[in-house]
Amino acid sequence: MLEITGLRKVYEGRGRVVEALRGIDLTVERGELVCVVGPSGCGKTTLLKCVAGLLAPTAGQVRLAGRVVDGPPPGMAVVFQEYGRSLFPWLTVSQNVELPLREKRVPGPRRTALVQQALAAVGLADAGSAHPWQLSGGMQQRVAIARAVAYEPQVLLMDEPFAAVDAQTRADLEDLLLGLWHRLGITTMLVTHDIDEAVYLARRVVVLSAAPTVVQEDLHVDLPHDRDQIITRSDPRFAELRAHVYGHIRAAKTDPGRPPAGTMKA
Ligand SMILES: Nc1ncnc2c1ncn2[C@@H]1O[C@H](COP(=O)(O)OP(=O)(O)OP(=O)(O)O)[C@@H](O)[C@H]1O
Repeated sequence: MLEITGLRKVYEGRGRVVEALRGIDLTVERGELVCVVGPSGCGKTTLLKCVAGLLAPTAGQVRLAGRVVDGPPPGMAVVFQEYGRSLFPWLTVSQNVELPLREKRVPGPRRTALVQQALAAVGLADAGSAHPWQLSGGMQQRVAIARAVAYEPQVLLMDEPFAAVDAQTRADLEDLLLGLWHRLGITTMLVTHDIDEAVYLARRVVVLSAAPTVVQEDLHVDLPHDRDQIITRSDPRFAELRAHVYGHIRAAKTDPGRPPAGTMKA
């Protein structure tokens, strides 16, 4: 579904040149849920923006279902961390969810059905007539997720989507995402700085190196398919996987290119 080949991104401006990505090669299969982690500033957001067609790569390319991405493609939805800035305060919750469907020229009755289904799926069936500023942070992020889901994307990209909410809401939103993913099978790529969250959610965790950034590790998460906040997180294998990813990130920070010592067999 997604093929990223030789992706390089260099920011240039005002005498400062930053090579955010050196060369990323990564394939995401249809229906996969992949989490991307890496040291702070390694280029996770840059990678996601290139995949979303919001930034042009300096070299290399991204393909969505075989087509080169050279601008925001119709089959993609993005959820950012800053829910407060991603919703229009003057529109109701329903209108916010409906907006991309209007742009996609979905007929009226179908739009109404999609909005209702998506709001029900995120537990906000009764909040359609409210304005975003009348909702809690966690509820606003649910609206952003509903908007993405209603759009029926081929690929869902998420950049630290749960970073700005409290721990309990975060766990609820993680499980909400897993439930939607199980039901709808949307190909999902999620960037997070939270290693535990990555291992909990993903079927694959991709670890980026520190700059100059490449894929340092591509780890299959062999935990049981159905995840549970208590059972999964207390599984000894969860601890092993988390330690393995943590080891890679620590090694990347101290000595890029050197594999970590003393971690498990993956
Ligand atoms: N618009 C920009 N102009 C210049 N440099 C930029 C720009 N955006 C990002 N960078 C630089 O590119 C590098 C990667 O930034 P990016 O935000 O992609 O990393 P990240 O892994 O998402 O960071 P974090 O973990 O802190 O969220 C950093 O050195 C950053 O300073």
